[in-house]
Amino acid sequence: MNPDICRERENATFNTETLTNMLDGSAEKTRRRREIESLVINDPDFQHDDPNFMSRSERYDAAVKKSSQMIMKLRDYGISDPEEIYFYKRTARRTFHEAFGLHYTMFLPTLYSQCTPEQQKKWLPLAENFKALGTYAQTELGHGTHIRKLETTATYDPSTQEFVLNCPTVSSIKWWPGGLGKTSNHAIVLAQLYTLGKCHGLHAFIVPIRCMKTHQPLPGVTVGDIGPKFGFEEVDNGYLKLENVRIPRENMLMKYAQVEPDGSYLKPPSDKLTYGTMVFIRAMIVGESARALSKSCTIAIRYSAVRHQSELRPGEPEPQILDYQAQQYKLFPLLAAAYAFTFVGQYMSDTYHRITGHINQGDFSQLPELHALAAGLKAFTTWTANAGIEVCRMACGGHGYLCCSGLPDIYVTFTPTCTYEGENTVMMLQTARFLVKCYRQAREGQQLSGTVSYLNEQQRLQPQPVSSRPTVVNINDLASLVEAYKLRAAKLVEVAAKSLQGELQRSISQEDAWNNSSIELVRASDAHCHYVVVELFAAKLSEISDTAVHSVLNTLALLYALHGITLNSGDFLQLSQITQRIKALLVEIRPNAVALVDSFDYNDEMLNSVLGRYDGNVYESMFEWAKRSPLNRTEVRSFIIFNIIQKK
Ligand SMILES: CC/C=C\C/C=C\C/C=C\C/C=C\CCCCC(=O)SCCNC(=O)CCNC(=O)[C@H](O)C(C)(C)COP(=O)(O)OP(=O)(O)OC[C@H]1O[C@@H](n2cnc3c(N)ncnc32)[C@H](O)[C@@H]1OP(=O)(O)O
Ligand SMILES: Cc1cc2nc3c(=O)[nH]c(=O)nc-3n(C[C@H](O)[C@H](O)[C@H](O)COP(=O)(O)OP(=O)(O)OC[C@H]3O[C@@H](n4cnc5c(N)ncnc54)[C@H](O)[C@@H]3O)c2cc1C
Repeated sequence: MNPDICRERENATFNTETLTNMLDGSAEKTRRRREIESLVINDPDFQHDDPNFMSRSERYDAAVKKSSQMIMKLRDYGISDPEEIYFYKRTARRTFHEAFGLHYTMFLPTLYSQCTPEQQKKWLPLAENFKALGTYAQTELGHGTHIRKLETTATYDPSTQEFVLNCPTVSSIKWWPGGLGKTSNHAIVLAQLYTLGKCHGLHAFIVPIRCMKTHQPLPGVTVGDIGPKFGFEEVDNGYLKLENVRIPRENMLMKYAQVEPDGSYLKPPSDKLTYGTMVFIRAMIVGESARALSKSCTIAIRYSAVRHQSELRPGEPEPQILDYQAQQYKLFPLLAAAYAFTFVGQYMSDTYHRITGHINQGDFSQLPELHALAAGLKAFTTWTANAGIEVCRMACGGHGYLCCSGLPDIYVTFTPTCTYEGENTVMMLQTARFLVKCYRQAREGQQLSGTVSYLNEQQRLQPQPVSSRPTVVNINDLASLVEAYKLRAAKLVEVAAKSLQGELQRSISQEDAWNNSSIELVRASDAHCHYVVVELFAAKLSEISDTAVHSVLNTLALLYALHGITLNSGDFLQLSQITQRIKALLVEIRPNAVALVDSFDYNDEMLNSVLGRYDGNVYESMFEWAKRSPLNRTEVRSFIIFNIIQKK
């Protein structure tokens, strides 16, 4: 064990196991999670070479083999709890996505949430036994964001009681769905529904695309892989062109909307219920932001504890780079954000399941807030985590740029979360739409609830415009900082609403007024989400009984809130002593930095990083890894070329 990393662990002021148990929910949950992870770690079937040493085709084949092995092994172990399946898979996946990813994350959830009981009876056994292997095909070459303008059509033929699916133009070709290119034999296809000559908008259809026996594309189906990407190399994101493909009427997902045999259309209680799967994934992505950022912090902070470089004081030995204030200022606010997002991810998942429970009982009243919250937190946390992963990579110097550091793979796998499942700017504008509506309701005296109730509060406190009120902050008191974030959010929502109002008074259209206020609208949503994150971090602290853990997390929460103020100082009164206080917090966190990342409890296999190894033996591992590179399988390559050059 590297002596530096040993010393770091000896200097910690809290018990990492206590914090790990808190993050898992209990000591028993930690034990069970580790037990499941060890099933993968000790399984020779999952000991394979680094995918970075493979070609794209080899990576895809290996991913399909791994997905298949996981299915069989989970069955053999009798593991069926979704959370335990997730622990097993994320250990086996390491940093990468799996070939059957879309089947689990979108195809199955859509069947669960949008099929009638009769449809579930038919499709769930097929899908749960992987006979029907599916994806979620919504995006087209011409449209990803603006789904009301998707062009694929599903036209009902009452004479045969079938839908005829068509991609009428090149821009209507389905493009991007994960697992579509080579893996899936079915797809949930989002298409404009036409019946009895009338268009009823976007609806979901189960479309067979490959023969379940031969896996050959079915008649009228053109399907394939869209080619190499920035990352996701083991996933066959694909294209799908449908030409007069007929499916039975019963293949339209009819839990909410129906087409009768004669073609008559029965509309849903809300036309946004078709969008439900997207809300689910957005809510889940918040937790993914926490995991990607916490893994990156684990790697960068452990490496910074064993890396010695330069000279702090002349004549002294080279210090650990973690002792540089600049290195701490890079990494510790990100460590604080990783903990904040871990708590927000738990809150988002709980809130999603609570509200969808009400929706399943027919109460749709909280759907607007769920959509706004999932959209905003997905954008806020992925933007922060995306940038943070890059800071962690660069904080590791040249070795961070090596694939064996794990950081490039974490980055290229995570970065599309800022785009897919709702492009982040578009999502922030969706949240802003909800905030402006709530602001107007508060102005009219309506009582708000949930995460926007502060808009009432600000109205009651002082009738004068919120934006004119000074922000007074006690920088050592988290509650005071939460109030500052609340006031900032209220201010920026008011600024956005007033910008809209001002635009409208110039008698331009609502749409142009909206577009001309987009900057204020996005900033209002960002401030709202930032307040929600700070508030939830503070609320979590009140649940922690262990004083040592409470103290170290309180320090992190203070750092997160104060650092956020310096990043947005224009919105707060710039408090000169904040920087000094931040420096003091960095010093306070320093002895606990490694223990704090240890508490995330990532085993080396899942971390997949020679820089972030638990034992800190970095250099030896880097050299062993490099020697396994395919280019080193022969001592001399391109000898012929050298020969030609030497002969000249
Ligand atoms: C088991 C899983 C476990 C773990 C998984 C964990 C993490 C996942 C990790 C990886 C996932 C793997 C792969 C994912 C791959 C990505 C897959 C995809 O990308 S699928 C395609 C995603 N596409 C989109 O997200 C499209 C984005 N665009 C839209 O959603 C819409 O076009 C829009 C921007 C919201 C606009 O819609 P529309 O034009 O209809 O609406 P308006 O803006 O006019 O507003 C009207 C009205 O509707 C309300 N509203 C809009 N959307 C929703 C919604 N989804 N739910 C509820 N309400 C909605 C909006 O608020 C307005 O309300 P109003 O103000 O009028 O009251
Ligand atoms: C790795 C990956 C996996 C994917 N998997 C799937 C999948 O499985 N299934 C699927 O259906 N799709 C999938 N997608 C597609 C994804 O959902 C879309 O790319 C995403 O919704 C963004 O849409 P777009 O590509 O059309 O971007 P665009 O909307 O064209 O975005 C381009 C720019 O336009 C801006 N813009 C667009 N609209 C507005 C607006 N109203 N106001 C202000 N600015 C605006 C955006 O902010 C952005 O800056 C995947 C994409 C990726 C990268």
